Amino acid sequence: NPTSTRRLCVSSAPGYCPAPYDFLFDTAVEAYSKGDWFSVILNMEKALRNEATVRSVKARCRVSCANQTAFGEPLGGLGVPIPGAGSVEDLGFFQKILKRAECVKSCETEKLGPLTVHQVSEEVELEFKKRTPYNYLQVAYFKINKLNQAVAAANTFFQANPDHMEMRQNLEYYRMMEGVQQEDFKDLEAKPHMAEFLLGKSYYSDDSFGLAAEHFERAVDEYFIADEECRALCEGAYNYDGYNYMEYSADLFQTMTDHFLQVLNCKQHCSVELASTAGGNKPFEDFLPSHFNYLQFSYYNSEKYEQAVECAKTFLLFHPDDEVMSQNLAYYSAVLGEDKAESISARQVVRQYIQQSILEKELLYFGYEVFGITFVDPDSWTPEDVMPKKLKDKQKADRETAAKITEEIENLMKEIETLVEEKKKDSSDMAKIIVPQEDGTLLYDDIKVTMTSKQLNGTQRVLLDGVISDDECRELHRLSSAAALKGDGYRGRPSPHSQSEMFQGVTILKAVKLGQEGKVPLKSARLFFDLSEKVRKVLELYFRLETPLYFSYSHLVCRSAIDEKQEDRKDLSHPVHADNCLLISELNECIKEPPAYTHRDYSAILYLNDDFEGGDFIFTELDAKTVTAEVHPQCGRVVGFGAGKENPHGVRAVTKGERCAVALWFTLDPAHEEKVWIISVV
Ligand SMILES: O=C(O)CCC(=O)C(=O)O
Ligand SMILES: [Fe+3]
Repeated sequence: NPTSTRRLCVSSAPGYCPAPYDFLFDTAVEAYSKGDWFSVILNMEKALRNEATVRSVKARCRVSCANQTAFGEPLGGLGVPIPGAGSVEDLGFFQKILKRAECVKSCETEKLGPLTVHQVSEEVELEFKKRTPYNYLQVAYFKINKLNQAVAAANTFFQANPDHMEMRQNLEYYRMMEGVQQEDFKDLEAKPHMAEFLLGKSYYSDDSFGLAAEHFERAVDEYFIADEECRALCEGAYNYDGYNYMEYSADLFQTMTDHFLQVLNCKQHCSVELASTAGGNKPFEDFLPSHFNYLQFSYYNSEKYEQAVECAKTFLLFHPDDEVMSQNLAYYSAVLGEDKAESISARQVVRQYIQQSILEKELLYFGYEVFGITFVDPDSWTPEDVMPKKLKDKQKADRETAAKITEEIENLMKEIETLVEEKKKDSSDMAKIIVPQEDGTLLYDDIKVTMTSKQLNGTQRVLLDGVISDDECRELHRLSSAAALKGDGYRGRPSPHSQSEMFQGVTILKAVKLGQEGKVPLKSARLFFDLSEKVRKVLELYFRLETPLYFSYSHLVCRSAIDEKQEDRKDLSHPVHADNCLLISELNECIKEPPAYTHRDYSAILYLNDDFEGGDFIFTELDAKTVTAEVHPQCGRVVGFGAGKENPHGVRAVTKGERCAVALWFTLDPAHEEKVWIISVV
């Protein structure tokens, strides 16, 4: 009797307002540890009852308050805006908010007593969700020989915990016991709408269409009741999850928006919540609409054509383009008579439900677009145009980019694998390849040997031209800038070699990684690899190596002159050095020991441009002073040389512009190979 409850609750007489269920739960757990089974049952059953009461009171209060203080037209609402009237109308709006708050508050306190008492911890809430109380109850009932109740409790617990092995065994054990009947295996927490739906389905599959229709109808009624409760319970406290709420500072409207959209999101989620069964299985798809699909067919089979028409039309509210249903409807209408069928309309509750849900979705999408508050539509029936085009395009583009990147990575991986394979094969064929002589004859189709060792006044040296095209030079140059920009957020760092220059570089690995992250074109990363591979092969051929060359390290490097620091420059862009030993020019010595990269056997520098001043590459004697040859960089040019003491070299100051080159080092020792193809794990 609500009146007496109300009177007693307001007077806060203990024992009438429901006791907090977390307290009862704890009491029951304690009694359990003492083996006080009666107290377990008493307190746990009360806890379950009170939890349900709190939940339903809250939901009912919110629903009835919504009915009493619906927002609708603003108080004293005027059609024509009058200057200054805005604030008055605003007040009308907020007046309604305050009224609603008052209603909810008093309604809940009247029925539940002081509300803070019912604020339970998340853990306890979770225990109730997991149906833990029934685990305790099952034991307690069993101990006092109340078998039927024990079975029901066990079964109720098991529905939500289908992986619980002990409970499965208990149930099997109960099944064999005398005095236990099939009807005892109840689900005491079964949601009526779901129970009816499942019953309907089982009759349906038994071809008992009359009974099926009855239960599906009840399921629909219960669905809307459950939906109302679910939605009302969404209007709870703001969930700061992820936020430190002390740092949350939003203005009035942003706060309202944040909270309101969170509530709406929760309300939209009710369609998933209600489509879920206790055991954590996947929720039923297209749950509410499917009721009407089952119904129309059940009615048809019961020869109830009017209802069949009604339900088919109702289903079509969700899926207007469903061909099968349209055909069904046409058929039922023909049987019933077109005129009669015409006069039957789809169910009003469903029409309203759809209308409201679409409005909610529109608001949520607005919030998504404008405030970035994510909304993922849980329904499959939503009409195409509800999602704003901009958002749709963006999502489509995102999906496409993601797919493209995945595809490119896959291709890249495949090709790298083939390359590695080919490389292995090639290397074994090496000895058989007839190599053009050191006389300037063509090597590859477009590659020309411009200078031989002799012309370069040394040994193990070569200058090649036409190794890569102008387009390829430009693409690699772009890759370097993009990588420097995207990789570290700044375009260059002071050169390690000269105060008057900036330096920016990227390795193949880094390029591929940036490619995978979508920060540079994967195609360019790919080109970097391909061209490096080409240079490797050419060197192998040119120097007539008996065993394969392996990548040791490769680096795309741009050096640029700092304009203000060019006066009186005497330093080099890259001091004279050898690549695999420590050059001690005073002693005319080169010591092959770490920290030198002693495993490097050959070096090649692939140049990308010539629109800069200075920057010539020089070979010197071991004294690091006597220049024996010089090379002016240009796109497609490669200087290749043995990495040891026979080839000290350096780079003259870059005094204007930016000089880009790919520096490549090779080893004959497979153990020191740079693992470019393990990119999948970087
Ligand atoms: O960029 C060049 O021309 C040469 C660079 C070089 O020798 C090196 O990085 O070891
Ligand atoms: Fe070098």
